[in-house]
Amino acid sequence: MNHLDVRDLHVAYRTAAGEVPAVRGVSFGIAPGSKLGVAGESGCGKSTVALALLRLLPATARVSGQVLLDGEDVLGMRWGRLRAVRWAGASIVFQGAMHSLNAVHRVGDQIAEPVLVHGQATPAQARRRVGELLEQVGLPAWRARSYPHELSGGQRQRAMIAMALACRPRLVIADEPTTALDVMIQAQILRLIDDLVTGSGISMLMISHDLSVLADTCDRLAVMYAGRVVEEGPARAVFAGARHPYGAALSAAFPRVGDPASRRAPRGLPGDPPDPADLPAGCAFRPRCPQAQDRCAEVAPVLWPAGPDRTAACVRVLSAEDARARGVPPPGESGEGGAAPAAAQAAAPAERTGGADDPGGDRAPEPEETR
Ligand SMILES: Nc1ncnc2c1ncn2[C@@H]1O[C@H](COP(=O)(O)OP(=O)(O)OP(=O)(O)O)[C@@H](O)[C@H]1O
Repeated sequence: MNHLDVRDLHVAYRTAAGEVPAVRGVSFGIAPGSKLGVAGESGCGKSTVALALLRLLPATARVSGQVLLDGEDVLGMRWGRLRAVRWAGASIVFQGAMHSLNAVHRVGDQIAEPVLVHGQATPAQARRRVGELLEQVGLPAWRARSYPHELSGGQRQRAMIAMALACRPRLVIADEPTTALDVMIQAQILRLIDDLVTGSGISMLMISHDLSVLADTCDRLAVMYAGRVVEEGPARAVFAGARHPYGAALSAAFPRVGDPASRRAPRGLPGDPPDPADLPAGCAFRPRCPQAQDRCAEVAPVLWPAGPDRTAACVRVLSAEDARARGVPPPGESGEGGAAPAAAQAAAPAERTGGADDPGGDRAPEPEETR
């Protein structure tokens, strides 16, 4: 059984201007001890998914679907049970630790708090546990007596990670855990997370706009666009050869983690994501897609098989026969032309072995290549 199963999650925010459908039918699973990365540009709904998992959304959010943590539905839980699940069942590391840590309390007291609230230790045991946790995240135990402003950005993020691990959760959610940090510190924090989680049995959901960071850290990747998962599969394979044109554009925009020069100036993605309250008909990526076909205006794609253990929500992954079987117009039957034949996509080698070091090969053509 998966540690986490998210099924058909929908979240809409009520605003003065109407409802904003931020998450539109997201499903994914995380196996025990494995790491799923969720990537996508700002506004695609990543944080909304993270917050929904522990019911931390504002009261203006309308949520439906299922969030099963070890088979138990978080969305239907009573408050008492939910309080027990937060921190101990699943915990979150947010970006910008300065805003998550309380400025007027010592770091050690803040790390100890969830342990004490959950009755996992006496105050003396909690103090010892805080010292161990700080050392685990690479900080000296005496830092427990420091206030957040006495720590650097990287140290504060380490303290947040210690806090997230304090109650020995089964799932850690990390929402852009390194975004506010400089490149060198980012790499250290990612390595730390990797070391702490790998082999510990803890499952992880890591969110980032940066596909290359996730490809380096996670086992699997889900790419989100306009409130939906548009591609899912093994992390390195998705990064090296995305099946969805958005996944391909995103991996081209964020070069490899090990290439600091290129990462200081990532190539932007052309165009802007759509307004969630005013989505185009058919595929939401169509207006920006270099490989859009006429049928993309007619069909709202869902996640279709796109190779072994992979799915993508793009009509191009369907062979003509598959398309017909699923009620999707095959290429050429909507009067369009010039696009890559779907059959060619279906015949592409399904799995890459070169990983992130080998970005060529069967990668779907990037926007620059197709213009
Ligand atoms: N409280 C809110 N009220 C109304 N709309 C909201 C609220 N929070 C988020 N949204 C909208 O929901 C959509 C998804 O936002 P969300 O923050 O989940 O995206 P994201 O991918 O995490 O972006 P970022 O990387 O910038 O955090 C956006 O259009 C955003 O403007």
